[in-house]
Amino acid sequence: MIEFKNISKTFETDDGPVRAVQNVNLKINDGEVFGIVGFSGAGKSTLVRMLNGLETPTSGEVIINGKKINGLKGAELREQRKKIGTIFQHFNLLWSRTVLQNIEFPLELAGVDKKTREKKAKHLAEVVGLGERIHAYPAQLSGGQKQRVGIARALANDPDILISDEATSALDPQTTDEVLDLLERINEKLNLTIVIITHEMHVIRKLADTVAVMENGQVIEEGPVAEVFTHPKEDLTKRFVNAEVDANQTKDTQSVVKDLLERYPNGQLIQLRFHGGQVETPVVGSVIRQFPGLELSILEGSIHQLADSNSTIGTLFIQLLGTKEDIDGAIRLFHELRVETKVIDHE
Ligand SMILES: Nc1ncnc2c1ncn2[C@@H]1O[C@H](COP(=O)(O)OP(=O)(O)OP(=O)(O)O)[C@@H](O)[C@H]1O
Repeated sequence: MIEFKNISKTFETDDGPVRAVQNVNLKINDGEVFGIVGFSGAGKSTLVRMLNGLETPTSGEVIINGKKINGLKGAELREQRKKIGTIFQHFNLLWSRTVLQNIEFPLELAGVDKKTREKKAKHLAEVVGLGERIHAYPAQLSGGQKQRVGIARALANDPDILISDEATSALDPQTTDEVLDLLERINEKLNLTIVIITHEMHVIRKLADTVAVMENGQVIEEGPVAEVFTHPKEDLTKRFVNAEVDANQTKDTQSVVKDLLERYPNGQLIQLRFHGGQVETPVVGSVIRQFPGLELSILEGSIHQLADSNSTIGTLFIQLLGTKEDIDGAIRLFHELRVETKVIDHE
């Protein structure tokens, strides 16, 4: 288990102190995929760099399997680092070395003999699906293949923990999904603990069991992914969840919306979003009953099923025609019923 106990990190800079991480308490269980999401500058990398000793906390303790690791030095620190593999956004490969030689590199540093490290690197190349490309150079590989090399290299020392620092941010959506699938397989097969830093909720949804949302150096929300997706508490979390759902919305919806905005210039178009059990609540019926003078048309609806759970997020586009008073009243009622309501204005 990884434990961050009241961890803070302040950088002293010419412009004054930067409180990059503030009083963070987190527990990450063995074999878990733990996602840390937040915008740039939230403190994600600084927090995770304290895991492999690349940063030392200003205060607090980092404990891995019961052992305090901040403060470790020399051979002990090197030994600890071997138990943690990291993959990076820009792959950090050695360009003058082949795929095989890149994967072998950490083993070389660890003093493993040539025959053993070659055998292991070949096996890892197979694991990540690059068995056919072991003699290629990084420049000859696609982004997804380069990241596969990065993953194989990170696994070379048989780590207990794999850190993924924005590892899919430079990849296109399909390649991202392929790399995430690979990480999922590795997590299952090797029972590795994976800590993923990302600004994309899609990555969290696809892979993580638990998520922590960071803002201004603090963890502002934390919990099982299905729970956080269906009942986001903080505004920032809602923004991340909504951005992810919006990204999944089809172009069709956009054209239906555009079409309706054109056809009903006087009506009010509204997007409703239902989280979890709300999907089954007769919210629309309540509004119709309370405002019988309103004409309510359902234009488009979708239900988004979250991976590994029965949780759902529903989106409904409706058109309200009626008096301004009734429309405002209906919007208030949606709010009261705790349905997220977005009024789509005519441009
Ligand atoms: N070595 C450093 N010296 C001074 N300030 C730093 C240092 N490293 C990080 N910071 C500052 O700490 C804050 C948190 O940075 P951090 O890189 O941890 O955020 P992040 O959430 O990982 O963002 P990004 O994804 O952009 O890296 C930022 O304000 C950053 O400028």
